[in-house]
Amino acid sequence: MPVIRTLSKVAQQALFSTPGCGCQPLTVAVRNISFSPRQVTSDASFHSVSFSETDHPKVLITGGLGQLGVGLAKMLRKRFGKNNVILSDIRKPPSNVFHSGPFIYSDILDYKNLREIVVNNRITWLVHYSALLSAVGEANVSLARSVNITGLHNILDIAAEHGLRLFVPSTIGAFGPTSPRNPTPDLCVQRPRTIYGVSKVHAELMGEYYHHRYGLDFRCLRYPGIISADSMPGGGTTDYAVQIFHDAIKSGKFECNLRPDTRLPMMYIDDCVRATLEVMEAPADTLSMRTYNINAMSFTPEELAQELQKQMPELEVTYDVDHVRQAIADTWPMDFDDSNARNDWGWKHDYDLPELVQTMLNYFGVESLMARAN
Ligand SMILES: NC(=O)C1=CN([C@@H]2O[C@H](COP(=O)(O)OP(=O)(O)OC[C@H]3O[C@@H](n4cnc5c(N)ncnc54)[C@H](O)[C@@H]3O)[C@@H](O)[C@H]2O)C=CC1
Ligand SMILES: CC(=O)[C@H](N)C(=O)O
Repeated sequence: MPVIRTLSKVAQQALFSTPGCGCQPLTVAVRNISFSPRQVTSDASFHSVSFSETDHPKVLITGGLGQLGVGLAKMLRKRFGKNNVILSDIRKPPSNVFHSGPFIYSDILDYKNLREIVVNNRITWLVHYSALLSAVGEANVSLARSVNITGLHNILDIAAEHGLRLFVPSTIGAFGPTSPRNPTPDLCVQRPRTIYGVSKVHAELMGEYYHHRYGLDFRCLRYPGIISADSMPGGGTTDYAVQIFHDAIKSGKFECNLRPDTRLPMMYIDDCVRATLEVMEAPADTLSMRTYNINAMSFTPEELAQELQKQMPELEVTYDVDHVRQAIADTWPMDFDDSNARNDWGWKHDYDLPELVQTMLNYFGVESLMARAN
């Protein structure tokens, strides 16, 4: 009975304590009595591998073959060493990715497989990128629900049980028509209308709950639409801002699936992966929140096209609106207030619209010169 009484006292503290109230952190008490968020078999070993045990974190990236994972792995490997960053996905990696560092098959819906990977590789940081994005999510709600929500539950439990530092990205898509849109602050009404947005609000809330309840070191950034040159987007509403570069270079023509005046927050991938590393490395006492907006710029398709046309005056842009994507974009933030990230842990973007366009064109210029030379 004393154990049960202790447990219920701990639970009461968890429910009623507020940050800064001076109560003893709940996590210590919970870990001391080996209380786990998931019922596991009695032979499972509960041990917390803390970051301080090793010189570098040992990082696992889930969903690593999407638009963002390979870029993040490249930066983390530069910093922590090639073998300390493992990419994982359910797809077959292209040979350049396979040969650039450790790759492992991992389906986030397979809890035991995830646990095995974390234990066998002594993982200390988990970056959870697997997801179905906004447009593909609407086309397959039940798969999106399973990957984005059930998969996240597996990730949270594994991270809590093994004392991992966990990064889960959220998105501008976590806001909806009743949120303030211009600008959108960190804390406001969040009633998204997509399964993607609903699953990301769920991820934010569950991560923060596990942080307060079990001491999980959960960190989350709400990314804007991300623009990259060497990786393709996976089926989102902001994909047009990547596609325009490919089509402009290939054919000099682009047909946009959003209205010309659709304003959305955007960011170049280098800023996105740097922000991710910075928030993961930020001392815990600098984080007044666990979920932050980050931003770099906001533009419309028309403004992006005009910036491109300064260098490619012959580029022709036409519009054929996709009503699903347009309806989604019309409920998303137009501008994103990231002042808390800037104040708390020093977030600062490097790329604005002109620099983004120049960098993308430089990349494709080099690519097409190389293609012509081969
Ligand atoms: N790319 C963007 O503009 C933004 C991305 N984000 C978030 O960043 C994260 C990464 O985004 P992207 O790389 O763009 O996504 P993506 O759609 O390009 O890649 C997602 C990856 O998840 C993998 N995946 C799907 N089901 C899986 C499963 N059962 N187990 C393991 N992996 C599975 C897919 O194979 C794919 O490689 C996502 O969580 C996304 O919500 C947030 C805001 C903006
Ligand atoms: C902004 C995002 O989360 C993503 N690019 C999407 O458009 O779904």
